[in-house]
Amino acid sequence: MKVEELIKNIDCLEVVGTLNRKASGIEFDSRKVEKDSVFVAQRGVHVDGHNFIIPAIGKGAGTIVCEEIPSERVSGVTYVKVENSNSVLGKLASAFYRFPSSKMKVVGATGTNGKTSIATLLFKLFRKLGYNVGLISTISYKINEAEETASHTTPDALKIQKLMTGMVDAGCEFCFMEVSSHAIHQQRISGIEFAGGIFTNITHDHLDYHKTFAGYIKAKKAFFDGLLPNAFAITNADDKNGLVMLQNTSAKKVSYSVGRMADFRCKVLESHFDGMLLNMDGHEIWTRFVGRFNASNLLAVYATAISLEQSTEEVLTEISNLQPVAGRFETIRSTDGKLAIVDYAHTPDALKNVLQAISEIRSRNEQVITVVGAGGDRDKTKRPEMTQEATLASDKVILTSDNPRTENPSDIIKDMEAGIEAQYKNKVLSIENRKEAIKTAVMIAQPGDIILIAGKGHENYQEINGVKHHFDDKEVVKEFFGIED
Ligand SMILES: CC(=O)N[C@H]1[C@@H](OP(=O)(O)OP(=O)(O)OC[C@H]2O[C@@H](n3ccc(=O)[nH]c3=O)[C@H](O)[C@@H]2O)O[C@H](CO)[C@@H](O)[C@@H]1O[C@H](C)C(=O)N[C@@H](C)C(=O)N[C@H](CCC(=O)O)C(=O)O
Ligand SMILES: Nc1ncnc2c1ncn2[C@@H]1O[C@H](COP(=O)(O)OP(=O)(O)OP(=O)(O)O)[C@@H](O)[C@H]1O
Ligand SMILES: N[C@H](CCC[C@H](N)C(=O)O)C(=O)O
Ligand SMILES: [Mg+2]
Repeated sequence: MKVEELIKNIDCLEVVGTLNRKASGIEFDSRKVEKDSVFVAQRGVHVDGHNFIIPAIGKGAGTIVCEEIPSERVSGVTYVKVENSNSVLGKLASAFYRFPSSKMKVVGATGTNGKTSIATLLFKLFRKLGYNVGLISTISYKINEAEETASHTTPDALKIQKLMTGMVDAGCEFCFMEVSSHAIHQQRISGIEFAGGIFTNITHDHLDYHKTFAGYIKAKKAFFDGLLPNAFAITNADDKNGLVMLQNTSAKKVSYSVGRMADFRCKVLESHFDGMLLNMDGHEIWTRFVGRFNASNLLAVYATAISLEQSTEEVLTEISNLQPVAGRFETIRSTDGKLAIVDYAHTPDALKNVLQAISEIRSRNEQVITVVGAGGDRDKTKRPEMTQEATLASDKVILTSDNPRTENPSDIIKDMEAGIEAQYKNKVLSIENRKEAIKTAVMIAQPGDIILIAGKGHENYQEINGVKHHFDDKEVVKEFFGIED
């Protein structure tokens, strides 16, 4: 492709050099540049990509897209000045791959919790309905059954466009993706034509990055502000900020609620550890999911499928056949009747919801033992709040490590201990080693008791000091339950 053709898709402030030259590919990392690449210099969180223009040229970049053209230029190189490199990267990548998102229906899910659940369930549902489908999620990137472990919940713009090209080539008519707040803020989703967006909820997380809750809301809302009039915007009317999210969107507004007035409604009729009976939009269905929050997720899935013009009857039948998502309220029972629940709850609100779901189902004489930690190098202010939620709704809490990353694990636990209220002191233990913590929970538990192992869900590693070691909550609990895989 010629640079001239690519550049037509963006607003340029200034061009120095010829546009009549080859663009062999787009790169934003100088280390990956090849001959005739277009290098897009981005201002990052840690370093400024403009510092890598010379190394990029050294590796063969013929065209430099940047927010500031360097005063010392290399002859024979084309410089294109743009206002915002982040936004331009996605548009160039989309044009380079010939606009894959316009060749299928792409639906993005955003919110603090529930994105993976909803995107994965939509993927599974549409596969069952007979379509070729793509998925971009925290767990994996999928094109039908081909699967790649995910590096990010929402990867960089270049990777997204490459994935979408693969989806189009495989005949996908739909792509369901998670849209993280980081991705919206860094414009990783620029260049994607969305058919629809879904908002789940917004509660405390990621304040290390967004600084304030208002900043976090603003980032999420920008996704809906950017939807086109022919798209749909589905929001959770049960969330305080659900309607705010859609205030300025030009997309068709759709709301859903568990129990209240909304375009799509559902009611929980019965709850058990192996599933719920729901009234979904006037129809009774049995599902294998647990908890009001999952009723909300399933309703969002239903509302999306109907907005994508699928048949109500088929959708309801397939929803009732759907299996839980990996690491989301996964239950394991020991032969002597202890119940372990492995769940990805890593925010105060997620813990609150999962524990509430447990308390609605358990009988009075069963104890709830919660094993929980918090990730290192991430929002520290959520740590004591997570402890508060855990102690409020559990009979015993074992504070432990999640992914300490580069932080000292005992410092993270200290931050969590700050959330122990005086009356709950006796129910809390701190055991830094996660395996030991799970072992202790299994030892303390009596037949019938419930052990919630929260925070890591599907993750099969524990990152300590920047190194990922194999660790799988499900595997560990099975080992202590004496269950062979
Ligand atoms: C904080 C954050 O989001 N950082 C992301 C960001 O990196 P950065 O801004 O630090 O990049 P940088 O190192 O400053 O580099 C700036 C620029 O210089 C370029 N560079 C750099 C070095 C070099 O030698 N040559 C070169 O060209 C880089 O390619 C980049 O374009 O851009 C990178 C490329 O897209 C991302 O990989 C990186 O994600 C990091 C690894 C990360 O951990 N992100 C997490 C927080 C994240 O995004 N999480 C959300 C999930 C949240 C949720 O689930 O709710 C996600 O979507 O996964
Ligand atoms: N709708 C919901 N409301 C509140 N909590 C939820 C909801 N759905 C799931 N959860 C809780 O949040 C956890 C994470 O769910 P999920 O992985 O679907 O969220 P996510 O938004 O993809 O998270 P991440 O930001 O890490 O990608 C679940 O294990 C459960 O504890
Ligand atoms: N997407 C979430 C993942 C958190 C998972 C938890 N296990 C941790 O490591 O903190 C985040 O980036 O905050
Ligand atoms: Mg996710």
